[in-house]
Amino acid sequence: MRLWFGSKGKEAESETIFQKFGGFIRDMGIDLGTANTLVYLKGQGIVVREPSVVALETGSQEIKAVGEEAKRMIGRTPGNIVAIRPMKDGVIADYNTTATMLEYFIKKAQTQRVYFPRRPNVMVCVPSGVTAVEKRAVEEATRAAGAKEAHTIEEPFAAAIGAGLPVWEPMGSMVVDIGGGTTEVAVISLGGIVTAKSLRIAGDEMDEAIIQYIKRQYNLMIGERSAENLKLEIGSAKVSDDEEEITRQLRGRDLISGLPKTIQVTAREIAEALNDTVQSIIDSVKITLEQTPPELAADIMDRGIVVTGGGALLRHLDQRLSEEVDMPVIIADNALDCVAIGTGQSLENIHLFTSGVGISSSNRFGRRM
Ligand SMILES: Nc1ncnc2c1ncn2[C@@H]1O[C@H](COP(=O)(O)OP(=O)(O)OP(=O)(O)O)[C@@H](O)[C@H]1O
Repeated sequence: MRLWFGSKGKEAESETIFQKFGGFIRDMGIDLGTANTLVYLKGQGIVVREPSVVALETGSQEIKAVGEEAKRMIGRTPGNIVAIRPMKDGVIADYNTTATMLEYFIKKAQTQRVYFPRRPNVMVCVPSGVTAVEKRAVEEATRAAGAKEAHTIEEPFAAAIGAGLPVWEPMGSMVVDIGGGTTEVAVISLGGIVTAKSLRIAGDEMDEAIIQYIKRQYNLMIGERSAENLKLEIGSAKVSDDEEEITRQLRGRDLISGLPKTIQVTAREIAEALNDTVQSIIDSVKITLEQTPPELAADIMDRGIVVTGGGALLRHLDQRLSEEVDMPVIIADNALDCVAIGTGQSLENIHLFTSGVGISSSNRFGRRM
């Protein structure tokens, strides 16, 4: 925003003052993810990055902790406190807790600026396969959390913007965003989604597959956090004998004796555990490619498939996907941040969006805009 004082010098001076105080900028982009929530502020980038977890007291429903602190409590809480993840499969599973969590993250982001409007305009991403009701719930929760205007953008479109793909050009770009709850596959051209597939299979499903594998093979019960850590440390998208060498110790509860027990697992075993989930993701890419018009498919063959989201960081995922679809595959820089960056930047360029490209908005009275 510019203030005009009648001379160019004054205008420049006022701009500097505004820049110093962060400017009258009321735009905020939020990647409200199943696993993590990221907040992007115009001109500042990502200012909040925390797990989408809330710790509640069971009786009073009083919030005890949000984000990082609450995640540390998962599986370790006393009987009267539960750590919950209010988002499931990319959509709101618990409305009130989501609104409270959003309010906490919005307030936290606001403290990053000297001046920030009390009621910002917020753009939040939603999976491409959500229903109108699920989308409205996100907009309402965002306004309940303090937003003046709430807009939603489809996640793969935001991921493509954040990964720097030429979304406005008459050229096919394919993005695969593998998050915690959903995998979004989309082909984008001329500012619109041409074909898309939203799969409720992603990182959480991989963790669950590891838990089930360890239970089956070793009669050992492990928690969600141990499974996720194992995936992050030695998980792989390719089952290969070379992975026999990589091992990790794992602690859990023996299902027969009921006592704590430590075992050793190899990366090959974890790759086997993840195999079906990885295959489902690859199959959804293949189906989307089959539905893509030939001209756009040719562009994708030339330029490759771009993968974003935390799941993109699974070892050898690019290699396996590339071998199966016979095309180049590129893991985006800052894969975990692409959706948040694209969500924030789309609010800056909202004038470029025409209706029907996956943006929907409502104001503080809940009226559609
Ligand atoms: N190095 C890694 N290897 C494998 N998986 C990873 C890695 N780093 C993060 N992940 C996984 O990525 C997922 C989180 O990714 P991300 O933050 O993109 O999801 P989200 O936006 O919260 O979820 P969604 O988009 O489904 O709502 C988690 O399941 C996490 O375990």
